[in-house]
Parts: sequence; C-alpha cells; structure tokens
Amino acid sequence: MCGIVGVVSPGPVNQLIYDALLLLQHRGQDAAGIVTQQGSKVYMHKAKGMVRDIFRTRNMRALPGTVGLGQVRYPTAGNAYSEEEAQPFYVNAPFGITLSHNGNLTNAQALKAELFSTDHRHINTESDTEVLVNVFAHELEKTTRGLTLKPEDVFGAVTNVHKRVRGSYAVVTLIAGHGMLAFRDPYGIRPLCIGRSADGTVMIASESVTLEGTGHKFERNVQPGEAIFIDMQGKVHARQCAENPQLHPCIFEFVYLARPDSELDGISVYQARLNLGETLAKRVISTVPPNEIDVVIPIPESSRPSAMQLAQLLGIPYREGFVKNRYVGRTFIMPGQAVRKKSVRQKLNTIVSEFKGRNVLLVDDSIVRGTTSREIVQMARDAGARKVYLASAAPPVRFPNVYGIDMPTPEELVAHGRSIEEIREIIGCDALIYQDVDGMKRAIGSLNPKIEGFDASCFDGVYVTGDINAEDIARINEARIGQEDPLEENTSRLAIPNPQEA
Ligand SMILES: O=P(O)(O)OC[C@H]1O[C@H](OP(=O)(O)OP(=O)(O)O)[C@H](O)[C@@H]1O
Ligand SMILES: NC(=O)CC[C@H](N)C(=O)O
Ligand SMILES: [Mg+2]
Repeated sequence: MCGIVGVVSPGPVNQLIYDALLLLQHRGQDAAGIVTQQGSKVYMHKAKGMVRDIFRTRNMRALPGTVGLGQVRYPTAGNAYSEEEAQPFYVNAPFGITLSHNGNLTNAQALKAELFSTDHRHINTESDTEVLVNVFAHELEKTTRGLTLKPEDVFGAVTNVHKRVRGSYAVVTLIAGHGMLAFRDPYGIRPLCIGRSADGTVMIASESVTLEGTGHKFERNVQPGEAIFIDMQGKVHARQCAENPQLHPCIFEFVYLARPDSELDGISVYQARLNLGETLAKRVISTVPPNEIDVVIPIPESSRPSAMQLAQLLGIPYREGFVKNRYVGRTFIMPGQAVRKKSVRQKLNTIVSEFKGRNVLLVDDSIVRGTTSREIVQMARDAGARKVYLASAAPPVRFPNVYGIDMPTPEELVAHGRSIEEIREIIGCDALIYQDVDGMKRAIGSLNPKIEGFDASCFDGVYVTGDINAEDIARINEARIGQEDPLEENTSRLAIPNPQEA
C-alpha cells in the first residue's frame, strides 16, 4: 500500500505534489519520489526515506512544470534498501513514460521473462512496478502510430495491460508532452480517486484526504478497470477498459492502512472503524463480563475509533494509557522485524496510573505478527495492571497477502495455523477476543451496499483475482525473502518464537 498522486494544473505542481505526499506518508515510509514535466523534458527526484528528508529546496527547484506525479513507497516486491526501486519509474519509449504504482503484481516474474523473450525489454530491478511500466510502454507502442497520441490509443493500451497483468494495481502515469493517465485494476483492490480545485487543477490520488488537504474537491472514485486520461489542456477523458470489472476493495485499507479522515469507495474509514468497535463489543461481552473490566485503553494510533465505540457500548471508561511518540513512524510498515520490535518500545510509553491495580481491556485494530501486542501486554503488566485483556477489531490474520501488503510468509503471522488459545499464550494476555470475518465484512460492507465484495484474503484465504495458488504464494514469498537486507541480523521472516523463548 504505497501512496500515489498525479496532477495536471495551470500552474507549477512541485509544491502541490510535495504537500500531497505528506498527506500520503502513512501509506509508505521507505522511499518517495516526484516527477514533473515541462515542455517535453521530464524532471525527477527520488530517494530512500521520508518525504521531508528527501526533498530539499534545491531538489524542489529542479522540479519545474505543470504536470507531475508523486509516490511514497512501502515495498511489497524487491526490497526497501534499493534506491533504484523507489518510484516513479521511467522508460524512454514511446514518448517518455513515468509511472507510479500502488499494489502488487502476482505474475511479475512470468511477465519479466515474457518482456525479455518476446518484447525484448530488459528489467533491471526486482520491482514489479518496473515490469508494469514496461508492459504499459510496450502496449502503448503497439496502439500508437507516429508521433500523435489519441485518448483511444491510451485506452487501447490499458485494455491490453488488463489482459496481461494480474494482481492489484492503482496507477498514475505521465506520457511526456501528452498528458496524465490513471487506471485501476479490474477488482479495484487498491483505492484511487479524482478531484478538482477552483483553478482547474485536476488531482488523482490514493485517498480523498489528499485531495481535501490540498484544496481539491473530491469528485469521484476511479472505477475498477477504468482509465482516466487528462490531456495537456486539462480535458478529462474516461473509459472502462476491463471486460468484467467488479469492485472488491481491500478490506485492510479500512482496518488499518488508510487515514480515518478518508472516504474510500463511498465508505468513511472512520465510520468503518466505529462499526468494527460496535461488533467487537458484542464479542467481548460473550468472553469477559463487562463488570470485570475497569477501563478500555486503545493502542495508538489506528485503533482509537474502534476502542472508543466499544467502550461506549460497554459503558466502561475509555482512557489513554499509552502515549505515542509522534516522531516514530508506523511500525507495521517498517522493513524488518528487529526494527519493528525496537520501534514499539520507542513509539509507545505507558501512563502508569491508568494501569495500576486495574483490569484493562486493550484494543488494537489488528494483530498481524503480534509484535505490537506482545510488547504492549508486557508494558501494561509492568505498569501494574492486574488483568490484561486484548481485543482486536479485525479477525485473526491467518493468510499471506499478495495484493500490496507486506505479509507474504504465513509463518510470520502469529495467527497462522494456531488456535485463539495458542495465540493468547504467545501474546501473554489473560483473554484474547477477535472480531469474526463475517462480522467485519458486515460492519464495513453495510456502509456501501454497492460494494460487491471485499478482498479479505489475509483473513479468509480467498483471493479475489481467483488465480492464486500455494505455488504462487511460495514464489512471491521466495522473491521477498531473497530481498532481505543482508546487514540486518534479525530478518523480518522469522517464525514466531515460543512464549518460553520470547
Ligand atoms: O501485530 P503487528 O505485526 O505488530 O501489527 C499490528 C500493529 O501494527 C499497526 O500499528 P502501527 O504502529 O503500524 O501504526 P498505527 O500507529 O497507525 O497504529 C497496527 O495498528 C497494529 O497496532
Ligand atoms: N505497497 C505497494 O503498493 C508497493 C508497490 C510496488 N509493488 C513496490 O514494491 O514498490
Ligand atoms: Mg497500531
């Protein structure tokens, strides 16, 4: 789940894209990049790190032009350590194309071989995005004649991309001298929306908060399979390019990935989290009598709306017991288990008086590797809690994700192949309460009946593209394992240790 943005404007776009990337930073902390175009020349700056550290004044000055793209990266293919895999990606033919991608291609390796043997294109990194830009460039080459480019040519190329590419992809791309194109995979797994400002600037971005926060009015979501081409005059052309589009957005966006002040595919992320808290409250009652809970404490940041709603329904005080150091990023999207584990302690600290002598119910939005929960439960005990109960607003994460969330290895998921009691033992809490899969789907799906279904694969093992088997998962997993930072002593692919060893 990277964050992407594309802009066509009457004025300079460098600062606008920078501001948009700050509003997408929660979607990717490892690398960022901006590309702009002035005349027929393309300007790019990309590097590892957070947006604020990458773009200095001299870099911003070197990004002139009124059209551009930006990306914040959270790697799901290749690795976090290679600067070349930062986005956007550039290919020089045809026209000069730059592309930014949120998602993950599940047939990237097959496409890479095909690109070499059939299309005679060399792919130089392990990034699936480099594969994607080359497939698109090859298809655009085929649909265009000479130096003119018509919207039909662009739509023809996207139609062919949909035929060749599998997996999830929300994309913004710049075709030098011609305009900006955005498209979304036929299942709409990753989010993408379009908005406009009073001066006629058109912005396409991963989340609605990016549009609103930069002075653009949200117009609509890009439909699954749809392509939107904005020419250099700012005229918007749109076309459905997939044969059988179906809206199945990733449910984990609502659980954790997106900002609560965004609306994705007609659903307020905040309301989704409140609803999750409501259904979770009912499950808590059936496990722990509410009179045995003195206080409900959220695990900052993402669980707050669910915890608040749960506490209200149970009639139990909601208190802040952990203070978050705002200068430490999101731990789940950090690369490598060692850094994630260290960061939980750096990021959260207890207010001892909220725990001392109390039975506390901690609420988190999700438990994935269990890194956060194990540390947090221990911290609550160290602060003097009598009983520590833990509730998760999402069901157990039991299956790998192949669509743009970095959880490719089943063994690293604390809930994989384990009973709730076994997980409870590993986490070390006195009771563990999980949301159930249907409850989660109902809580969120009820907010937009038009949604045909969700990609909830990490919870239910059902892959919406229908073409993922154990072999694919092993291959995607292998590709990620091989990309670990050799300098990191404790890799992210460690199996969960026994409680005795922990
Ligand atoms: O079981 P784990 O592998 O630890 O992953 C789950 C945790 O990671 C996320 O928090 P994160 O710190 O990334 O971000 P947040 O501040 O938005 O909650 C999520 O909200 C859970 O707290
Ligand atoms: N999380 C994402 O969307 C990642 C995009 C792309 N697969 C990359 O690794 O750069
Ligand atoms: Mg969290």
